[in-house]
Amino acid sequence: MSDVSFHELSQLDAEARAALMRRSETDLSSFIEKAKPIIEAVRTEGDAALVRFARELEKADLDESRLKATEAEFDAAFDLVEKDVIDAIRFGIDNIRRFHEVQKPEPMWLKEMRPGAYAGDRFTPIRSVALYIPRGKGAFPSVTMMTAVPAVVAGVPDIAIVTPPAPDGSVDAATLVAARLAGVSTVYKVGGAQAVAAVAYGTQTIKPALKIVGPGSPFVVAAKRLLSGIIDPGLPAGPSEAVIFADDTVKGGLAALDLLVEAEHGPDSSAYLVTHSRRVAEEALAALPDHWARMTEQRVAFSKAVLTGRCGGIVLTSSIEESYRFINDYAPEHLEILSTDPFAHLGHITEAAEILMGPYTPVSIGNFGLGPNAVLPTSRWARTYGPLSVSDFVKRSSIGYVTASAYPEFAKHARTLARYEGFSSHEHAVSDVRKDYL
Ligand SMILES: NC(=O)c1ccc[n+]([C@@H]2O[C@H](COP(=O)([O-])OP(=O)(O)OC[C@H]3O[C@@H](n4cnc5c(N)ncnc54)[C@H](O)[C@@H]3O)[C@@H](O)[C@H]2O)c1
Ligand SMILES: N[C@H](CO)Cc1c[nH]c[nH+]1
Ligand SMILES: [Zn+2]
Repeated sequence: MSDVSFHELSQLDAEARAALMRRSETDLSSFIEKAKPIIEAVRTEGDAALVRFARELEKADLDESRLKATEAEFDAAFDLVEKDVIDAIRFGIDNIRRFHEVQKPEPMWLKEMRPGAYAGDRFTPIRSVALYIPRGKGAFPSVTMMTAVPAVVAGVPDIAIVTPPAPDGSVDAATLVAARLAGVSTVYKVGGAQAVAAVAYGTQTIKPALKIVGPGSPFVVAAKRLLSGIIDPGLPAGPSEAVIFADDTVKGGLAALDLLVEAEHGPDSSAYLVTHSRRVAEEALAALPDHWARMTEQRVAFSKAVLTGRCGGIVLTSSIEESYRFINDYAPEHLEILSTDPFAHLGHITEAAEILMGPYTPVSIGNFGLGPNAVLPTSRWARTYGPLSVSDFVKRSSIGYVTASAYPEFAKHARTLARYEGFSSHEHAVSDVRKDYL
């Protein structure tokens, strides 16, 4: 327990403070080097490379004919998955759908900019999207719900899931259930960098997609970065991370309980408790062993690695303002505001992808289907990106319509700027030459 990293912010110099911003994906170079030959093999060999990597990396003995999940596998999944799990998936999908339907933009808007001149936006679904569902350190039907529902709500006609196979060549059964209940029927058994390459280039079995979304390990993040010229890699969603912010109105044991939520994802996760209350910090530290005693061996090992390592622990600040500054600087994927009056703090936090308010909204509730999307930008990308949303599955075209009566004024100003910029055809198109052809 005493090994848990405890950072008293006022005691740290600038370099040590900057080090607290680090995530496991901050340095991707080793993953990039590992992903490069995988991508090249998929590009040149297609399915044969996918089968080989399934064997080498997932210990899964698949042949080309089994890379795509069959209808029979979908049907069997409904018998394999417990009824309460199916109920939880239905409940989550229902909330996530309601949330994302509100987000869906109107197909088109037009505004009269000047009398007789109209401009607006039109939204149309992206034609094909791949959803990456991780399966290294857990099974993720919830990520299936979070990625598939907004894609379906947006109206994407061609949606395919890619997810690593288990050693017996199967797809996680609850992932198949979630896919079907959300409205997705294509699931390919391929994960890691090879999955990103497969949907970027296409293979004999796998159709290429225009975009890939969904979180993944640093191998997946590295492959998305390498292939960003071929496929739209979506928002950067890597290893899970959370900041639990607590003021002095809550028990430290509660903060410790929630600190472990994202810390248990894997040794590559990041998780901090940030508080200006020494009491909360010390209670949290003291409570961790009791919480660990209730967890599985693997999740204890993962969360201990995080909380005793360079990407996790307890941060004791000298004031609530310093806590706000730290959080805004850190820009977490998930932020919990543990306080009896969470709304008092909300206005001070601007850099966080998801903000969960008060003692009854732990990260688990957001992860498993309150409604907002739990696929979120990591590694400080919350400073420029938001959560996955319907907008990620549509593209926007702007629409302009100038009538004859509005034309002369626009043409006059366009001619002037065309001349200034030195574009003669631009100028002619809005000059008297045009009149000859109208
Ligand atoms: N940001 C989010 O919204 C969000 C949501 C859920 C999960 N996550 C995160 O996603 C990540 C999922 O990672 P994961 O590991 O569980 O599953 P994953 O499917 O992303 O990665 C595992 C795959 O990586 C490949 N791989 C593993 N070792 C390799 C090696 N040595 N060389 C080449 N390829 C290798 C294999 O194909 C393996 O199947 C976790 O870090 C989790 O925290 C993030
Ligand atoms: N915490 C993840 C997003 O960072 C989502 C998730 C799914 N299952 C468990 N957690
Ligand atoms: Zn989680």
